[in-house]
Amino acid sequence: MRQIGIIGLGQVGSALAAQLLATRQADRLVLIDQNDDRAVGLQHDLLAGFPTANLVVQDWSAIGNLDVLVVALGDQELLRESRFGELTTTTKAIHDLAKQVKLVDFKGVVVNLANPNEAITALIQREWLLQPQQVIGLGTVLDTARLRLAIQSASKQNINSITGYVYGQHDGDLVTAWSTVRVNGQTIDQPIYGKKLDDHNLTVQAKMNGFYALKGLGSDWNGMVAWTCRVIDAILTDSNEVFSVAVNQPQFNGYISYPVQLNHRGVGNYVLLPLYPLEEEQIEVAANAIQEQLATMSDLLK
Ligand SMILES: NC(=O)c1ccc[n+]([C@@H]2O[C@H](COP(=O)([O-])OP(=O)(O)OC[C@H]3O[C@@H](n4cnc5c(N)ncnc54)[C@H](O)[C@@H]3O)[C@@H](O)[C@H]2O)c1
Repeated sequence: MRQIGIIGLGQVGSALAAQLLATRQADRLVLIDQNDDRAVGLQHDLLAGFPTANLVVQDWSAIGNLDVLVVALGDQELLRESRFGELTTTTKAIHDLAKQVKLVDFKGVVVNLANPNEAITALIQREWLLQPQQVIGLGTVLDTARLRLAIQSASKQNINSITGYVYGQHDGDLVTAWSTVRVNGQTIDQPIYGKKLDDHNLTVQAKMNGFYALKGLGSDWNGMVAWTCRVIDAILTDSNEVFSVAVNQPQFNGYISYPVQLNHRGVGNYVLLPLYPLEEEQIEVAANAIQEQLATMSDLLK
């Protein structure tokens, strides 16, 4: 039985719950929010649409059996005020939830969506006393998708022929690793069917793809939910598909967005692509920024 839990049933968590039921990815959903009315409200809303859904609501003891636990708590009002506006409240929430998690022997995989993504993912692993392999964040998955979209738009090639990853820090020090980008197997410093792509323009376009979603909708939850479902699918099916997620990467002394294979245990093999020296340096800068956020979080908990 595929069992998925979601903590935080706001815009992201509730949309994810509905999507998991619509795509029949979950046999049982465990739904938890700090707000009882919200959890019960979502339960009734989902059951009206999916009458046979197996839902468990506000029951922490049920998380011990989960295959995947998604952390989607936060406060989108604070996020709108500033990029890392949720840092203080989410840090305290993760710390406080540790006692619930420690009561159960959680063997599944945590997929963290809360921001600041890499630092909160690191905090979850540390505070909930879980193995690094079983704690990942969505990291730069969406940023990578936006980059590929920009390349598709400029090159007019099929999106499936475009590979490559954004590393670093979601919503912060993004590192577009051009050394990893291929279009039909070809590096982009070569013309693609006679057309030379401009990497600077592509970086700007990839950012604009995110900007328009935030400007028009105030959040980019649809894209996020779709990619979260793909990440969950890779875990449940043990597929070893590669995603640029927030993972503990010892080479950079902690959590950073980096491409890895995902399987039923969480993180599989790291995809150690040869990067340009400048890209390595940029990832180092991002890793330091994440470490600083984590240090700020640790100070808040003293
Ligand atoms: N990575 C991305 O691309 C991306 C995109 C959008 C949102 N997000 C993040 O996802 C998270 C959720 O966003 P949202 O738009 O759904 O926010 P939201 O404000 O709509 O909902 C947050 C929910 O979390 C609940 N919550 C807060 N603290 C809790 C706790 N301690 N225990 C249980 N529930 C708790 C709240 O009651 C609320 O229902 C935020 O951290 C946001 O930054 C990430």
